[in-house]
Amino acid sequence: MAEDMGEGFIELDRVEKVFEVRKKTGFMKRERREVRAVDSISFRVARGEMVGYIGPNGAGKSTTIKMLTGILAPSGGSLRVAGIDPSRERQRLAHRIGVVFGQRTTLWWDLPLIDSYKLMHRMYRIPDARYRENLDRLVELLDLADLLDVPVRQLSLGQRMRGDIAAALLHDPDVLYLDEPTIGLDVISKARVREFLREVNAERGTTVLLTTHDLQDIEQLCSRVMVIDHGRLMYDGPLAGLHEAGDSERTLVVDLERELPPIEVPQARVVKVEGPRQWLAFPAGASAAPLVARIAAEYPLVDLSVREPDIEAVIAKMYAEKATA
Ligand SMILES: Nc1ncnc2c1ncn2[C@@H]1O[C@H](COP(=O)(O)OP(=O)(O)OP(=O)(O)O)[C@@H](O)[C@H]1O
Repeated sequence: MAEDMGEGFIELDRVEKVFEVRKKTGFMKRERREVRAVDSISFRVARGEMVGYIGPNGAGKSTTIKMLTGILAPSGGSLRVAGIDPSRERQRLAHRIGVVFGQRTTLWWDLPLIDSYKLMHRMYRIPDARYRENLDRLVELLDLADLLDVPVRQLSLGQRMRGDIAAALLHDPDVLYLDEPTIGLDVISKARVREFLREVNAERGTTVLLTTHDLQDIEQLCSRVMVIDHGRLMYDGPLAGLHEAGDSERTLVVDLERELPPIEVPQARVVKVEGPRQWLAFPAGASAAPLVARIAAEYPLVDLSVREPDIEAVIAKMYAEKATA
């Protein structure tokens, strides 16, 4: 079938979305302004790929996802998901895609978790045998057995997220859009969600498009990442390439016994001092060990931690360098 061809399971060709906003500029005066939320974006995602879609706030990520689900129609260009034009055939597409929004739930708040699944069983007209099979598998993989009778509002954030992910997969979608699926979760819940997503992708070949601010989500799940800013695609390639493009830095947070002048060590520079705490930036590619050893030998060290560069910082640096290039 043409729609299932490996190349381009999700296809965007010069897609645009322009919003018209009216702004009050004075008494009785309104100005019309255009916001180009998505500005001529083209990319292809092959079936079974797991791709990160990242960028700063307001970059156009949600707008892209909304067009991919058919909620919004593009102002220009064309897009296809599994051979379907999303905004024209939203109902047909709904059977092929699953969506998880980390900040909102698609579950019925006051009902026990299992009731949401029963409603979805009917809404998506999932054949009984397939529903049972999928439910059993998802309940086991996501460890939901003890939660099925609990009203959704009583679930913890991590439990609710697992419940939402199961809901998005009950009807066996070919494509899964995840919008911040690990936001607000503790380390263990994050690891669990990521492990599950890896399994679904490997076992079922589900194509995954993932929006996140957590670099580790991308590092652990996606071989490819796309960076969008001001509605434009700025980077499309492996995560390692993004680090190079951004020439990012890690941060060593050092707690000293007392307030001291900025620490002086080679290959690192103090970027912030707050009382006895100092922040040192050093190249992301370098090992922290010699730096730590040196500081421990020369300064009254109480505690320290290493912070990975977050995506915002990597992107910010990438743009700063582009601007001065
Ligand atoms: N319905 C709308 N009407 C007018 N402007 C909009 C509308 N939806 C989004 N925008 C604007 O389009 C731009 C892109 O927004 P979008 O929500 O896609 O960004 P985002 O990358 O998802 O950001 P975030 O990370 O904050 O969720 C922003 O400037 C936003 O203000």
